[in-house]
Amino acid sequence: MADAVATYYFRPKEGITPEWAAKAIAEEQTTGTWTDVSTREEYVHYLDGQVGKITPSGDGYQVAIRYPAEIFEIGNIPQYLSVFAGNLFGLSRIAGVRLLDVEFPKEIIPFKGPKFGIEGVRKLVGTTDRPHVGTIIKPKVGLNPKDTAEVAYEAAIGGVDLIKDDETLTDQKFCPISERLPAVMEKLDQVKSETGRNVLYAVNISTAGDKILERARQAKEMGANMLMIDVIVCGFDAVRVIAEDPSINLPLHIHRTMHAAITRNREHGIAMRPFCRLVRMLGGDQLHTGTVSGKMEHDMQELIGDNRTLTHPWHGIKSVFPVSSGGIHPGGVVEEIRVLGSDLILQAGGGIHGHPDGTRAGATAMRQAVDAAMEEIPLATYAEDHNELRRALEKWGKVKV
Ligand SMILES: O=C(COP(=O)(O)O)[C@H](O)[C@H](O)COP(=O)(O)O
Ligand SMILES: [Mg+2]
Repeated sequence: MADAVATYYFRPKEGITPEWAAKAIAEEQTTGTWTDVSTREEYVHYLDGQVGKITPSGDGYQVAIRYPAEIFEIGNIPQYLSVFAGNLFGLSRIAGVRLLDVEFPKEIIPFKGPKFGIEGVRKLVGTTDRPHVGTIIKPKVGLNPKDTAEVAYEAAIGGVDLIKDDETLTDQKFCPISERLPAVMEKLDQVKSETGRNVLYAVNISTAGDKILERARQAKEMGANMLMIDVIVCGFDAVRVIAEDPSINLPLHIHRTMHAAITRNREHGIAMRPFCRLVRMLGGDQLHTGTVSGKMEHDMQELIGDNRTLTHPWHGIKSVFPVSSGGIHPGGVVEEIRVLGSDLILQAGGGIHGHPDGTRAGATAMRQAVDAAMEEIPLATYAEDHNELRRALEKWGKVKV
């Protein structure tokens, strides 16, 4: 069996050599501990972690640690995470350590991956190569089901391909799924009959571990055409549970609320890359990875690599649609596509519902910005005879989000 290889950045505390630190990580995560133990029998050593070449990187070092495939319980994602990303973060003689990437050998990926992937989602929506435009209903919480559905209608008629709940909206009393979902789907059916366009609605089924599958099944019965999961707070395995259930068979939109507590610090934590790989193997069809122009901080090179991790061939597993979200508006669309390419979902909440002429115009302006980018026409030129785009640029053209 092939080994798994995890790459870390680390910075030892003063007086600690990089060799000591790397060995401490490899031992803590495999067969060792802080001191010699008489119980570490000879036959156990085939599970030892192997420390690769240590190279200087920024204020610290980078190292690849090889974990023997036999150390993993195949298919047990919590256990995988405890190996790659467990106790090591707390070792007091290491000032900072960040898991950058993991090479997963095919042998430890017993999962089927996305059912739809980019191709499958494009087929549902009826597109070939342009980026999709999505919206998050705003305000995040508070609207009743009827108004939520009305906003969804306006956005869909205006041109979005995808509507989604926000991460904190689940099944609260003010907007229960049992009322919200049928109301939104009815409006999307209306849009279909009026325009022929199929618009997806990612209803947020995030909930407790013992309830999420039931919630997904109920959503399917109520007519859902996409489901949304907050992957970090629900746990990675929640994606697998829903993706593998034969009765569901719906594309999965994966939000990553809370990720920045783990991913943002360049010296400590876990980069987005391993999360991209996990979501892809576990069956997410679209995943938030960050923006070029938006409101959340990102390292551009990491973001470009993360999106490639979702879209490039990998172990024969379908691709995942990367989602740019957070502070997106029509003025940033060209830059997003220039840097990240067109296999992309551009998702705007404030950047659609905050349009001076309302949600419908906001959605149209986003689509016009995408069209301008695809036709390689400068936004300002395109805006001259596209009123919705012009109005959006007047409001946000010079805004730094
Ligand atoms: O609510 C929003 C966006 O709202 P708005 O468009 O109004 O900023 C999303 O939760 C963030 O985009 C998170 O996305 P990411 O995980 O990609 O940072
Ligand atoms: Mg949100």
